[in-house]
Amino acid sequence: MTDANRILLGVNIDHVATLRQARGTRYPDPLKAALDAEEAGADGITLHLREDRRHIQDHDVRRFKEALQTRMNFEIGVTEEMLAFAESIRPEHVCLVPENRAELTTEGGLDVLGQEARIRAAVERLSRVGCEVSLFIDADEQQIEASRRVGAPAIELHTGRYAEAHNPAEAARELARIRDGVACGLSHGLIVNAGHGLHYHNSEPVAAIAGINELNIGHAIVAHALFVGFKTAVAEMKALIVAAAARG
Ligand SMILES: CC(=O)[C@@H](O)[C@H](O)COP(=O)(O)O
Ligand SMILES: NCC(=O)COP(=O)(O)O
Repeated sequence: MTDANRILLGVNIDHVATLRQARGTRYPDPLKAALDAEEAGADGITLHLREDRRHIQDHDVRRFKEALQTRMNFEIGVTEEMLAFAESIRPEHVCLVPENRAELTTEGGLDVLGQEARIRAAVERLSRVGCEVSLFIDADEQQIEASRRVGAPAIELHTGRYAEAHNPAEAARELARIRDGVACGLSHGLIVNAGHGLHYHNSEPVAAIAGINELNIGHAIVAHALFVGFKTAVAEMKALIVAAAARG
């Protein structure tokens, strides 16, 4: 297999914490899920500390930093509180995401183009403490170019519109947009990841896009794990995307 068809899986464990927070218990432990995910082949662990702390909590992030065997991809909004917290943790990767307290889930990509100075300052701060910064953006040429201009080494393309497509034609259009976004990102020398809403039935076409580095997948894996266990759920997803990438 060449590098062009190698793909990594980042497992997002936020929704293990959602179940815990629903009752204010100490279980299920998202760290246990993360360690199981790593054993089952996850290449990294993603967690999103939302401003409203609806799932992941500050103490989770500290424990993850101590215990993870792979690497942490820490998702945060671009606020002073979050940037200062990330600087204190120094995760291997920080992904800057848009955040709206009222949203059910992350609705779109970060508007890098509309706030270049602010994002550039955030990228500089986090890079200074050794984090590799990615920007969670829509597969839009202008946003990709702005991401390069602000100095981010990586982008993560939001796959939500593809995942939520209402019919095959819409899915094909959204997939083409992601494919073009990957090509555009690579042409600018960026590392290109993707994620959001990916599932066992829709991840393969994204994994098959040449040059894509990593898929971050959470909700679907946590949901499937309820029935098959966490390690099996992760191993199944990993096998699916690795095979799709190898087929190309
Ligand atoms: C940025 C992203 O896509 C994930 O972190 C996702 O947001 C996690 O799930 P929720 O949006 O449900 O918090
Ligand atoms: N950045 C996307 C992510 O981490 C996982 O999103 P989802 O699979 O929970 O929708």
